[in-house]
Amino acid sequence: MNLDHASVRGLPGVGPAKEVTLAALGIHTIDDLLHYFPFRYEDRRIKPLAAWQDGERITVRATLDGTATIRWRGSKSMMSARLRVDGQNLVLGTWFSQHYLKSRLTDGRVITITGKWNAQKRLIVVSETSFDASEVQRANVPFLPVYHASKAFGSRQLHQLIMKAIERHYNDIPERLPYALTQKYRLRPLRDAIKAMHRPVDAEDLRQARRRLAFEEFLMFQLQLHWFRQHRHEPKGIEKRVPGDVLGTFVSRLPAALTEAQRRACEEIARDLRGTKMMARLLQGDVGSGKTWVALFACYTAYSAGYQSALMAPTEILAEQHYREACRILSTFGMEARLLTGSVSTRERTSTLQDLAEHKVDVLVGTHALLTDDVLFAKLGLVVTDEQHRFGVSQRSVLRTKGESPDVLMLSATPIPRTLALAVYGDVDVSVLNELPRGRQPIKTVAYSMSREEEAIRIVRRALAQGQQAYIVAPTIEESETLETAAVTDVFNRLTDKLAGFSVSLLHGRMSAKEKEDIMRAFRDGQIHVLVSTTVIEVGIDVPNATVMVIYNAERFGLAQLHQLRGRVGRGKEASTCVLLAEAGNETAKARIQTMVQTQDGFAIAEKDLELRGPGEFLGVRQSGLPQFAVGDIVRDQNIMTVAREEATAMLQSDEFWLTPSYEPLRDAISSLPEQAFYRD
Ligand SMILES: Nc1ncnc2c1ncn2[C@@H]1O[C@H](COP(=O)(O)OP(=O)(O)OP(=O)(O)O)[C@@H](O)[C@H]1O
Repeated sequence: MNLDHASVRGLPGVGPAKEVTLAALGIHTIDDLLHYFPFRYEDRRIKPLAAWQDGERITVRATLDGTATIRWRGSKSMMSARLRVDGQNLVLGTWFSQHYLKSRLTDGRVITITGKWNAQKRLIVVSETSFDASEVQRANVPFLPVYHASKAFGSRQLHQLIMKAIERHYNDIPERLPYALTQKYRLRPLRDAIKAMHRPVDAEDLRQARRRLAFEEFLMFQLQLHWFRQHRHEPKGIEKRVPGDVLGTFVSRLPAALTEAQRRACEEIARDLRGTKMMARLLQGDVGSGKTWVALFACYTAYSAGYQSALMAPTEILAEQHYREACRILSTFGMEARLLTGSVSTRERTSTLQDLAEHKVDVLVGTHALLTDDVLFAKLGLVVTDEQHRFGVSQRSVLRTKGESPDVLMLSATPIPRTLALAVYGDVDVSVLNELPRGRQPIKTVAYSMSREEEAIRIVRRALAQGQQAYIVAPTIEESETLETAAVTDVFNRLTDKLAGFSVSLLHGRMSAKEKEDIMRAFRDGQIHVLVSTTVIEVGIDVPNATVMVIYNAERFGLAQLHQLRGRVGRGKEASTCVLLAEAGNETAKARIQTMVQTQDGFAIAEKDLELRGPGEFLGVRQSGLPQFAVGDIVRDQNIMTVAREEATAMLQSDEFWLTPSYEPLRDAISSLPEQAFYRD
C-alpha cells in the first residue's frame, strides 16, 4: 500500500468531519500523519525531589497528607493540599480550577501528578492527576509526545490516531535509504524510527530515531542542493585587473598594521576579484575584529581596477560611521566616498547621484536609500552589505542589479557556525576574523541581580572619575516605541540624579536621525560621559574611550545581542567592565547569563545561543532564509549535516546512485524539487 496516496479517511474513527480538521493541520495522507512528529516531549520520568529544577515540569507519586482545601476568587478556584513525596518530604500541591477533584483527594491516598515545580515556595502547580493504577499506567511513559494540535483535534487524540495508523500500516512504511547506507551509519529502519518518534521507549530510543530521520532529511537537502547547483547557470563575474601589490599599497597607508586574520581575508578578497567567478564571500568577524578595514580594502581593490563600490549598512548611524572611516582611510588614495541616507538633503543627494553616474564617486556608502531606482552607478563592480540578514531578501538582490555581475562581500558580526553559514547563505565562501587587533584587554563581565543597581552605578562612577565613558542599555524592541522610551527614560532619570556632575544623555529609536547622530557624535567626542540608550547602539558603534557597559534586564536579550552590546567596550587600551543586571529567571536564562560571564568568544557564544534559543530566534528574523527541517537541527546535528553533505557529493558522482534500483527513492526526491527553493537572494 502506498501511504503517500492513502487518505486518512480510511483510519478508524476518521469520517468527513475529522478529515477536514486533520487537513487544517496539513495532514491529508497516512504518510503525512506518520510524519507529523511531536514538537516536544514531556519528560515523565519520575525523579527524586533533589533532582527537580525550579520551573521544571515534573511527574511524581505523592501521598496526600490531610485533605484538600479550596479558596474561591469569583468563579475561579484554587485548591491546595499537602503532599508527601520521596518518603517524608512535604510539599504543597495547588490545583487551579479543578475543584471537582476535591472528593477524590482524600487523606492518605496515593496519586501520580504532573505539574510545575516552584522551588522557592516548595509548591507544585498540578496540571494532571492520576488516581488509579490503570490511569497511572497510561500516563506512565517516559516521554509524552506533545503535538501542535488544534481545538478540534487535541494533542492526545492525535497521538492515539497516529499510534493506530502505525499499528495498521507498520509493514507498509517504505524504506527510502539504500541498505548499504543504513549499514554504514548504523541507521535503524524508517518504520522503527517513526514508531520511536511517536512512542519512545527511553531516551536512547528517541535519540536513535532522531538521528536516523535527521540523516535522511539532511541527505535529501544536500542532494537537492548539489544537484541544483550542478544544473544552474553560474553567474559569471567580471575579471578585474587588480595591480599585484594592491595589499602592500593599502597597508602602507593604514594607521596600524593589519592582524593576521585581516590580512588573510584581504588576500582572499583580492584573489576573488581577480578571478572570473563572481565573488560571493561572507566576512565573519567577532565584535571589534576590524571588519571595516577589510571591507574598505575590497573597495580600494575594486577602485584600483577601475570600478565603483557600494557599501550598505542597516542603520544610518552605522552607515555614517562607515562613511567617516571610508573618508579617513580611502581619501589617502585619492578615492571619493559619498554618503546616501534618508537624512541627506535633496541638494546633496542630487549632486551625489550625478557624480555617481559620471564616475566621480568611487564608493557610495549608505542605508537602503541606495536601493532607490534613481541611484545609478557608472561602473559598479562591488557590493558590500553589512549585517545583510537584516535586509529583506528582495532588498539584497536589488543592489546587485545596479551593476553587471558585481562581486559581493557580506559582513557579519554575528558569528555563526560554518554549517549554518552554508545552510543560510548557500554556496558562499567564508573568511573569518577570529583575532582582535593588538593591545586590547579582555572585558571583565559580572552578573548582578537587578537589586544591585547601586553597585553597577558605582562602577560607572569610578570609570567616569578616570575620564572614561559608559554605556547604559535598557531593553527594548526598536519598533515598539512607546513602551521602549518609557523604560529608557526611567533609567535615564534615575541616573541623571545619581551621576550629578557628569553629562548623561538619552538615545533611543524615536529620535530623528539628526538627533541621534548629534548625540553619538558628542559621545564620541567625549562631551557626553554616559549614554543611556536602547539597543540602537547595538551595531558597530566604535568609541574606544568607553569602558563600562551596564545592561538592564539582561535576561531579556539574546546572547548574540548581549555579545554585540558588550563589544561596544573593550575597544581601546584601558580595561573594560560589563555589568549584566538580570532578574533571576529559569534555568535557560541563568545558563545564558553564565555563558556571557564565562566567555568572550563570539563563535562559542553563538553556538550556545543557538542551542538555547533555536536558529530562527538567534538571527532575529523569520525571513532569515534558514531551511526548516522537521526533525534535524542544523546546530545540534551539525555532524550529521557534514556527513550528509559528504555522502551527497559522493553519491551524485557515482554510477550506483544513477543506476541501482535501491537509490530510486532518492533519485525521485531530487527531481521533485521546486527550483525557487535555492534562490535565496
Ligand atoms: N589592525 C588593526 N589594528 C588596530 N586597530 C584596528 C585594526 N583594525 C581595525 N582597527 C580599529 O578597531 C576598531 C574596530 O574595528 P571595526 O569597527 O571595523 O570592528 P568591527 O569588526 O566592525 O566590529 P563590530 O562589529 O564590533 O563593529 C576600529 O576603531 C578600527 O579603526
